[in-house]
Amino acid sequence: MRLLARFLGLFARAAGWALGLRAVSTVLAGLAPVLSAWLARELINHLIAHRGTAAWLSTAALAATATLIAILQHVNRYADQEITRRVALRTQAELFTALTRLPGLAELENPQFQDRLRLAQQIGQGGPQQLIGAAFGLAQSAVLVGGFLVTLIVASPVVAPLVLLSALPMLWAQLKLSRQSVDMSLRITPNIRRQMFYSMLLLDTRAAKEIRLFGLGDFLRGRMLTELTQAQAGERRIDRTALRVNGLLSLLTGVVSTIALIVHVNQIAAGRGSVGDIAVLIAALASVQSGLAGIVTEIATANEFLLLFGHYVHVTTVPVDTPAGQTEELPTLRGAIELRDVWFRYHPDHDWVLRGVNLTIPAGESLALVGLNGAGKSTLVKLICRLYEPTRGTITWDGTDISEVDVAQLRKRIGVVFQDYMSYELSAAENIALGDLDALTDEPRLRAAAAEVDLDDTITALPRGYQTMLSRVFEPSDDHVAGVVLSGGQWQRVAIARAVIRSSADLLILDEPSAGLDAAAEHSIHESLRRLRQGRSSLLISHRLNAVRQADRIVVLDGGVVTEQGTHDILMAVGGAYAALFRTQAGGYQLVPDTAGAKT
Ligand SMILES: Nc1ncnc2c1ncn2[C@@H]1O[C@H](COP(=O)(O)OP(=O)(O)OP(=O)(O)O)[C@@H](O)[C@H]1O
Repeated sequence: MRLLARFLGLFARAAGWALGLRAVSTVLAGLAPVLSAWLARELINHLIAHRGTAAWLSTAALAATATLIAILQHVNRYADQEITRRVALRTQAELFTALTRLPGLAELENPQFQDRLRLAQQIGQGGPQQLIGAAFGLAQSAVLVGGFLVTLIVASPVVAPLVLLSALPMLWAQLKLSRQSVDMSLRITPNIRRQMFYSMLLLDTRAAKEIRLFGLGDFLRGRMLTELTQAQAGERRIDRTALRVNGLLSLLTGVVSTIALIVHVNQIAAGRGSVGDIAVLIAALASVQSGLAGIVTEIATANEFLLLFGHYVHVTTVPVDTPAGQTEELPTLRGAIELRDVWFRYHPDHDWVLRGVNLTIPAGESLALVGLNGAGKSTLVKLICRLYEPTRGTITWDGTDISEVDVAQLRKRIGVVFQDYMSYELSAAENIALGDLDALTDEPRLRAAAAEVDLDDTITALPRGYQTMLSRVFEPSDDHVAGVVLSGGQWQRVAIARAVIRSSADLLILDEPSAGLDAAAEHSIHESLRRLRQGRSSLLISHRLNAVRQADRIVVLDGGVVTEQGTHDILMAVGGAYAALFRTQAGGYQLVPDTAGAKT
């Protein structure tokens, strides 16, 4: 009942006057057939009694009622569409508010949460239409049944209760079917999500190259259709059960109707009741039975929808995966960021990634983090940004545990280029300004950020400069100038400009910022980064040790712990893992004599 109240509240807030309109027209639509039946009775009786004027009047009233019924259908359809639109808008707004309120990644990476999310989205998609149909169909059926039930009781006090009782097994069966249907929806959701994944992959322009080159089209299409077939098999099972159950219930209704008709016909044959009464009685019986069947079906549909709404409530009220912390502004970093005995694993079933990391990032120092693939470097960055919480240990910002700091305040202080940075199908200006939305219309700031990474000339030369769309799939709404796709290295610079424009940031984190750059570009980017990092707290992750050597301090992460740290010279003198890595890399660049003795 609490769920129902919450649900009705959502509908009332979202749809307002459209619901009122639908309610009025539903009551009228429910009453109109009752009125028609009585008018038909009057007409037949007037005709038999040869009362001409009265018969004409009844005919006119019947015609007016039929017209009203026709108009009401259109009014109902319009009101339904309006309610659907409004509820869809509201539910999408609530769902995505809840999703953007989730500060961490843990819940988003949870498959069960994703399954529930998909079901919750149905509330805003086909759901409202179904439910409005069910709710108003229920009201209409109730009015219809109410109107004819009196007639039926007057006509046959024995048959009326029989007809009513026959609705009970229907109700039980339909409620059971609706629960089975929702359970099945949850079971096939992983198939549907995978089917959506394959279909989106086949549409994705970034995936298109590999799909074509490796000839993956048929393979992925086959997988997509397999998932769809499996999902449909689940739906088919439920539909077949429904077919069997509903068939049996119709048989029961038929038996009750036959008994009722025999009783009525016998009564009329025995001279009890007029000929006009036969029409009313047959109409009453048919209407009460179909009305009751309607009520039962609508209750079951509403029940199914409410069960789905449970998933919606779960998603919109899921507790945040990162504690809220205090909301006061986080002061500029003056001392250091410190990691103390930080342990982390992504899931209790997984192995530890970090096994007691101790690390200090002093304010104003440029720090470089190196380690083999999978050592946990990016994971450490994600913990500093509070995208995950350490399983054990603490991270402090000038002595304050960051888990006690408001996430948004903490992130204001960080500019970051993730290893898997985003390329947004938006304009060049927007792509940079996403780092600080205040700069969205501030072209000088955008240009300054782009200039820091030698990108200003490139963007200025684009067909519409900073307003050029960085996408071939979308184009700006105001003109039809084709968008542009940047090269990998240019996109990387855009990502760095996005981090750089964040003027509130004290800490600049760069996770493999030059991986996609050519040698000249890498050199120039690292020159820019060196400028940018001077006097600024920064954390650079890179496998290019030549870029790392200028850092104030180099930290080596291995086996989930910090194994070495110091300047390049100190680490080279120590001759540990860093020195070995550096020599291996440097060896690859040595000039070696070729067989003819010439230098190559
Ligand atoms: N979201 C995640 N869920 C589960 N495991 C993850 C996730 N992200 C990373 N891992 C695992 O954590 C370990 C460390 O990954 P991480 O990306 O931090 O390494 P890295 O040092 O940055 O590696 P690379 O140099 O290759 O970028 C890896 O074994 C990886 O499989």
